[in-house]
Amino acid sequence: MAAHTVYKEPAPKVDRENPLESMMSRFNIAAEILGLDDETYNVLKAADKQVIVHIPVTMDNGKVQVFEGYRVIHNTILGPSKGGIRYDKNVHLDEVKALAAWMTWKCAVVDIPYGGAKGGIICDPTTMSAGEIERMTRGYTLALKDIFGPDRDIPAPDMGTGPREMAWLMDEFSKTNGMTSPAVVTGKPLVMGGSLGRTEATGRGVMVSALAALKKLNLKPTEVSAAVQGFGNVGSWAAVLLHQQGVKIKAVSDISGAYWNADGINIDEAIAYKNAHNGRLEGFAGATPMNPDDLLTSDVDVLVPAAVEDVITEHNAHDIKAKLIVEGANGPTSASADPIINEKGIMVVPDILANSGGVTVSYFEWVQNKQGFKWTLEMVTERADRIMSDAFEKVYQTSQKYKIPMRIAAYVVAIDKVAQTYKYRGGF
Ligand SMILES: NC(=O)C1=CN([C@@H]2O[C@H](COP(=O)(O)OP(=O)(O)OC[C@H]3O[C@@H](n4cnc5c(N)ncnc54)[C@H](OP(=O)(O)O)[C@@H]3O)[C@@H](O)[C@H]2O)C=CC1
Ligand SMILES: O=C(O)CCC(=O)C(=O)O
Repeated sequence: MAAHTVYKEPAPKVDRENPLESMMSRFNIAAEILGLDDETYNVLKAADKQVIVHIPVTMDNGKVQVFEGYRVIHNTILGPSKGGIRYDKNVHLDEVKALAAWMTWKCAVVDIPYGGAKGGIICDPTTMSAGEIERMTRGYTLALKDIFGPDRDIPAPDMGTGPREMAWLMDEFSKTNGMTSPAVVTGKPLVMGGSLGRTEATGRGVMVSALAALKKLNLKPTEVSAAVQGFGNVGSWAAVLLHQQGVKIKAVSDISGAYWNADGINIDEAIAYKNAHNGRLEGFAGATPMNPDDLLTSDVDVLVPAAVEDVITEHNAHDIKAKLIVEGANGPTSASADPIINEKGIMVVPDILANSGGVTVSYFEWVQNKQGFKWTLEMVTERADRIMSDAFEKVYQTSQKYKIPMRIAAYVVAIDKVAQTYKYRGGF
């Protein structure tokens, strides 16, 4: 590639629906149920701000490559915007816009004082050195120094990023502003102001909401089986914690493939294997390789999609056998699959509820940074579990009240809170 061209690797042809359209179709249904007024509808359907940046990075071969990055602020009526940063070659603006809106709804569902944002850079971190990723992260931070801020917009990890990138972001922002600002970002390493419990928080929230849903379905964790798609931060922690509750995990997958064991996979062994093999499950002997597409329709009671968007579609929804879907990923189900899933009577704990444990503990991290005081792990987990259980019950009761699926009920809860706040604040 010639120097000074913008790195925009052509996305592989995948059967993906547009996540922004999927988000909007659910938003429209909930807005209608609520009788949302036109003014608030029009404000909420569009993102407040979208920033596109081009980041020149000197690569290890001495050539300069320019990466395209985004930060979308969907809404800030409830507080500073919050949301992760994704490094992936499939990142695109509509995806980031959908993810930013989902952050607004998610923070409202768990009732934490944040608006929604999301960021991303089109890149393939698996082919980049640590130095290249560091220079790209610092360049992205500098380009967005007027957007980020502890009371303005607070990033966090998402796919392809973790504590290491958050540390570089915090350092660059702090140096640029001449003061150490731990509260500008969450998901940091523990030694520099990260919170106990953040690493496992999203997977833990998935487990807590799965248990709450199983109770509604009169099923015991020790009597059910599950399949987990994605074995990164969210999927692996969800698998570990569900396994600890007695759920038999029959299938797991990552980008290398899917793996099945009808007697239950020893999840601790799978994690040890992944850690010893470059973060991949490929070659794991504790299960048999299966077609990755078949994982979603495998013979299990609980399905946990915890990888990417739009994996459950109108093409495979008919074949799903699970009674319960708990969405660890953002947007794993495209809107076209909703009617099929509802018709089949499958209970869905939607993304904006099921994976909100992550942002909840990010909020705790931010509070601790502002307090200059560290909470114990017990304080973090007890408070996060309570928030997740309360949010689940509120969404469940809303679904009963309006006789609507849990997904739409979650949007109703979120949009209602945001709309009511607009009513009190006024100003447009
Ligand atoms: N991290 C967090 O706190 C939160 C994350 N989320 C959402 O959860 C999802 C996963 O995020 P996170 O766990 O952080 O990301 P990670 O990057 O840690 O992990 C992603 C996992 O998905 C796997 N994967 C990617 N594509 C596929 C595929 N097509 N089929 C099967 N597996 C696949 C990856 O495999 P490999 O490693 O082999 O590439 C990896 O195991 C995303 O939708 C994210 O937005 C939501 C809330 C909070
Ligand atoms: O932890 C956070 O602040 C945001 C996590 C995130 O990006 C998400 O919930 O999708």
